[in-house]
Amino acid sequence: MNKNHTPPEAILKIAAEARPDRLSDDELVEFLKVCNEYYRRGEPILLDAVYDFVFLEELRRRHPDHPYLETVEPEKAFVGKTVALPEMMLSTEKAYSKEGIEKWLQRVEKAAQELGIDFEGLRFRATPKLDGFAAYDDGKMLYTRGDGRKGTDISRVFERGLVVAGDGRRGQGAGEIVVNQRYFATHLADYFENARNFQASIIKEKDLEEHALATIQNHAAVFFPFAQLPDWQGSVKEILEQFETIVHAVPAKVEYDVDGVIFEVTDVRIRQHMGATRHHHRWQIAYKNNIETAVVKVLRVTPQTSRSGRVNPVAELEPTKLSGAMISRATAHHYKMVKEMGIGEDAVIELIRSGLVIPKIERVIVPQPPQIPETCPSCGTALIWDSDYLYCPNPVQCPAQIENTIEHFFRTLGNIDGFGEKTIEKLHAAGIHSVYQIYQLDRQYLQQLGFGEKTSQNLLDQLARSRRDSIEDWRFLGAFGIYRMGLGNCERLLRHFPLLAIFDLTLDDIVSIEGFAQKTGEAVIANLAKIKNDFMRIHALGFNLARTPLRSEQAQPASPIAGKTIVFTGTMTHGSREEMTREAKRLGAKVASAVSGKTDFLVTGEDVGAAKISAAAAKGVKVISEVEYLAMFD
Ligand SMILES: NC(=O)c1ccc[n+]([C@@H]2O[C@H](COP(=O)([O-])OP(=O)(O)OC[C@H]3O[C@@H](n4cnc5c(N)ncnc54)[C@H](O)[C@@H]3O)[C@@H](O)[C@H]2O)c1
Ligand SMILES: [Zn+2]
Repeated sequence: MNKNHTPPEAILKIAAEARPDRLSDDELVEFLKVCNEYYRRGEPILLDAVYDFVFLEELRRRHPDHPYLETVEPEKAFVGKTVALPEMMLSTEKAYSKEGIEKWLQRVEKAAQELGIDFEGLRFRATPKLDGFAAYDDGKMLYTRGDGRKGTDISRVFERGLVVAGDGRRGQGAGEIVVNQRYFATHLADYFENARNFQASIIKEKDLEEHALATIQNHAAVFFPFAQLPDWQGSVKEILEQFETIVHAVPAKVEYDVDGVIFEVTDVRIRQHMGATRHHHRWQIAYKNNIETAVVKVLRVTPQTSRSGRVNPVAELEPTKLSGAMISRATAHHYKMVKEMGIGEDAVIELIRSGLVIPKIERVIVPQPPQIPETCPSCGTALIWDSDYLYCPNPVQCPAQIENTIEHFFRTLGNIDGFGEKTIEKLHAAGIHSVYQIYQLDRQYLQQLGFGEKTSQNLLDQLARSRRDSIEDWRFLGAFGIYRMGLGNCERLLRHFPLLAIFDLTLDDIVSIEGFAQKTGEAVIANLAKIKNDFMRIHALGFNLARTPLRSEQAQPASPIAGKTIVFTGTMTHGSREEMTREAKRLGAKVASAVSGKTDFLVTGEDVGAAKISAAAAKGVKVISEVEYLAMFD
């Protein structure tokens, strides 16, 4: 079986950044499609809540009528005759909170009012939301859900002996093919990566796998019609009062994988009145949990020195399944946490996966004595504490810090892949300890270091290409891994100042930009100074940098102060000084605390001395009153 399903780097990167606003429409839809494909294989890249409420929501916000939002996301296709479904099999609307369910109940209430039906007296049904393979049984044939209107005939699974759960009758409409959880864990986990792989294999046209056949014959895999599901029933009042109990108790009613609870109105008149969108029935909603947790045992905690010298505790765990993925490592926030919470060998912890793939340790259930390293695992230097963190104070010689810095550079450039961990380790062992030195390498030297002829040429080609291919200047800056200068901040900074000018900025210049506070500003200045020489040498190698357009150059008719530098002085009446500063920054201006030659406007409130005004005027600064300033926006 193909075990190598890792999604492409670019996809993982989009997932990790969780910034759908940075994607074009096409990129966004493509990303959603890829996520759906992995999800259907049983190897989700994202949590469902992130898929639904971060990425899908962005598409909904941009294009409420986008066709992707109106399609039932496809399952893997199977061979078979295409047939029209006797009734539509749609997706479901989702809610991730009680409030979401309350809003839906309000819509039901409105429908009840319109029909003159007593809302309080309505009955609701809550069933486990089976996480299997959706199908429809009309009594003669079994169909896949397909696009919700047409499906594929997969009646063969009944011929193979699949039974109908509950009363065993055929022809009960929609349901799911599911496999007993415990049976899967004990009999199938060695042969199938996940339940979805298994479901696919029993539906497959040819070559039925022997373990799959045995599962069908042991009735451990079944077709479960929704009509036969055990349920909870009650009124709106009971839903609201017993909400927590219902959403915990209902999934536990079955021994199959469940990914939520389905709430629906039972009254047929209301169902007909509410109807459906192209995507879901309005009389039904799925409640899903957006946090997934697991309780696991720690095998050991390993210290790892990062590029900044911070030594991070990485917990290696008994492999555990968490929202579809096998997890074998997790990060503790810092060593103080390891020490205080007792994250040692054999400790039992609670893991929370609340977004992306790598989970964090949130709670220790059974603590064990922790091991706190005294020396750097990479260079052996005695470690020092700085607030909650342990640091290796040896940036110049510590292999881990040097290698991780180099790796970060190439990983961030993102246009070359020959300089991974192994290559860099080898280069560093041979005395190469900076990105600059790497660009000085030649073929002969590489071969002396033990790289083969072909590998050497490939590495050199890649280095040449990294300079030739166009790359955004903010990404290039971000590659230096400057503390407090992630890609977002790099881009923001370069929207206001050209790349080479950033080394001469004052604190005032930096905090005048939206998103930079005093503390960040100080760190940025100190750290830019530290890397300046290294940066200039590498920059001089000649990269093909695409310049970030400056705010001041962009046509922004909506804001008369975009790109301008403003100083406020005196007491303002329109709002507090902070409020006006924030507002001006939002409108694209820089706000400085004192007048300089770069200032465009000095905005004067009440009680401003004449000397201050004439000094500004002498520098060529336009002095305007608060009223005149506000008039610019009319
Ligand atoms: N994590 C990811 O990357 C990712 C990617 C794609 C989709 N998804 C998830 O899948 C969702 C869309 O997929 P979908 O439309 O197949 O599934 P869904 O979650 O909308 O579920 C709809 C289906 O639930 C089934 N169902 C199960 N139990 C039921 C019950 N008791 N009563 C009624 N119906 C029941 C029905 O077959 C119905 O077709 C997304 O909203 C998202 O949450 C996640
Ligand atoms: Zn070290």
